[in-house]
Amino acid sequence: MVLKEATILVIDDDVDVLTALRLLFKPLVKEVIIEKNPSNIGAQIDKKNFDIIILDMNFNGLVNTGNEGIFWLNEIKKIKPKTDVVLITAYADIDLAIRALKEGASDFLVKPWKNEKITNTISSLLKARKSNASDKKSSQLGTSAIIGESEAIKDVFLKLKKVAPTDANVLILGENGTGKDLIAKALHDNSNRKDKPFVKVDVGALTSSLFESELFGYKKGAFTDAKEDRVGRFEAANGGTLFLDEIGNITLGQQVRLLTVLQNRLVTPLGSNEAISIDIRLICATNIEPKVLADEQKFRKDLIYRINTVDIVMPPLRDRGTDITLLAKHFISVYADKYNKSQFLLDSGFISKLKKHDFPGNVRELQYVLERAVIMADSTSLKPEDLVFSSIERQTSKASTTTMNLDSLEKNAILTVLEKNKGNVSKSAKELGITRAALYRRLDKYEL
Ligand SMILES: Nc1ncnc2c1ncn2[C@@H]1O[C@H](COP(=O)(O)OP(=O)(O)OP(=O)(O)O)[C@@H](O)[C@H]1O
Repeated sequence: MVLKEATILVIDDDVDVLTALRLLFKPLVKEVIIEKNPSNIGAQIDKKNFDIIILDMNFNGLVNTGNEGIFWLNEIKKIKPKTDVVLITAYADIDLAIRALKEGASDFLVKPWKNEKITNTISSLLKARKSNASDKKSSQLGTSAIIGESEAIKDVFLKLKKVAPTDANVLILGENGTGKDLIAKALHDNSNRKDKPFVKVDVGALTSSLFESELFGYKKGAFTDAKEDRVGRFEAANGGTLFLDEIGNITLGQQVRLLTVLQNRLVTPLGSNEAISIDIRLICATNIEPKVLADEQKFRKDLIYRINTVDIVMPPLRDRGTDITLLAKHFISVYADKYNKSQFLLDSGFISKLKKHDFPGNVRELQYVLERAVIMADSTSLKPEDLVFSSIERQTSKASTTTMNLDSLEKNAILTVLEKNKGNVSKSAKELGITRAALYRRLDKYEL
C-alpha cells in the first residue's frame, strides 16, 4: 500500500500535536482522523478500518511511565489485532520502546520528531503490509494451502508431487469435505498447464440436456433457448485442466458421451457439424466408494479405466490424527482475523472434545464448527462448551459408531481418560490398566 491510499488515526491529548500531525498528513494520505480522548478509541476503530494508528504514550501528563500508551495499545490489539500501531513519547526511554514493541507496537517514535522520519516510518509499514498480503496470496497456490502433517495426508502430498507435473488423468476419491477440490486445484497449479485455464464442472448436478450443452457448447439456434453461440467447458479448458466433480453420479448415457470425447479428443457443439480438437488434462472426483464404482450396472468399466490413470484417496479427517488440531488452529486464526477478534487460547478440554468427534462432514464440518465457535465465544479462550456439533452431523456420527472398529473404540477410551485426568499420562495409564510405555505407544499410534 502507498501513503496516499492510507487511512490514519492519531490519538494524543495534546491539541498542538494533533494539529501538527493532521497538517503533515492531510496532503499525503487518503484520510487522517484525530482524536483527543483515548476512551473514544473503541468507537473510532469500530467505525473505520485504519491502516495505521499513531498513539501517544503519556496521556494525562502526570504519569510519564508510558503505561497509558501500552494500555491503549492492548485495547486496540484486542479489537483490531492486525492494525499497525506506532507509539510516540516525549521520553527517549529504550526499555519502554522495547516493551511497546513486545506488546505488539509496530514502531516507536520520540518527540520532538522530524517530519521526514515519521513519514518514512509510516511508508515502510504500509509497504510491509502490502508484501504480507501478496505473500499470503501466493501461498494459496501450491500445496501450502492444504494443511496437514499426518502420515495419511503425507502420502497424498507425495502422490500429488509425483503426478501433478505429468498429464495423467487423475481420479480423486474420498468422503464429502475431505479436500478433493483443493487437491484438484493443487494438481493443476503444480502442472505445466498452470498458466492455462482450470475449469470445474459439477457434472453430478447437471440434467441430461444441460450435461450436453454445458460440456460441449452449442451454436445459435441449436435449440429454442440457444439465442447465441456458447463455448462448452471442454473447449473452455483447452490447453488446461478440466475438473469434473461428482463424476460418480452421472447416468450410463452420459458416461458414453464422455467416453467418446475422451477417446477421440474431439467435441462437437450442439447444432454444429464441425468437431473441435481438444487438449485437456482430466481430473475427476467422487465421494462414491470404489466398490460401488466397480459395479458395472452403474458405471462403465472402460470409462473408469480412462479417467483413473492414477487415483488419489483422500483420508477422512477422523483418520488424520494430529491434523485435527493443526487444522483447528488454522481455522480459528483465520476466523479470528475475519471477525476482528484477538487470537484465542485453546482450553485442553476443547482440543480433547474436537479429537473425540467423528467428523462425518470432515474438514468442512470442522471449519463450520470453528467459525461458529469463534463468532459465539465470549472470552479469549475457547472451551468445550463453545463447540457445538450440528445435530444433522451428529445423527450421521451416531450411525457411524455402529460400524466403529476396535481401534476407534480404543482411541476414544484413551482420549476420555486423558481428558478426565487433565493429560496426566501416569494416572491415565493406571486407570486404563496398561503401563505408561503401553499408553505412550498408543498415543504414538493414534497420533494423539
Ligand atoms: N487440508 C486442508 N487444509 C485447509 N483447508 C482444507 C483442507 N481440506 C479441506 N479444506 C477446506 O474444507 C472445505 C471442504 O473442502 P473441499 O471442498 O475441497 O472438499 P471436497 O472433498 O471437495 O468436498 P465435496 O465432496 O463435498 O465436494 C473447503 O473450505 C476447503 O478449503
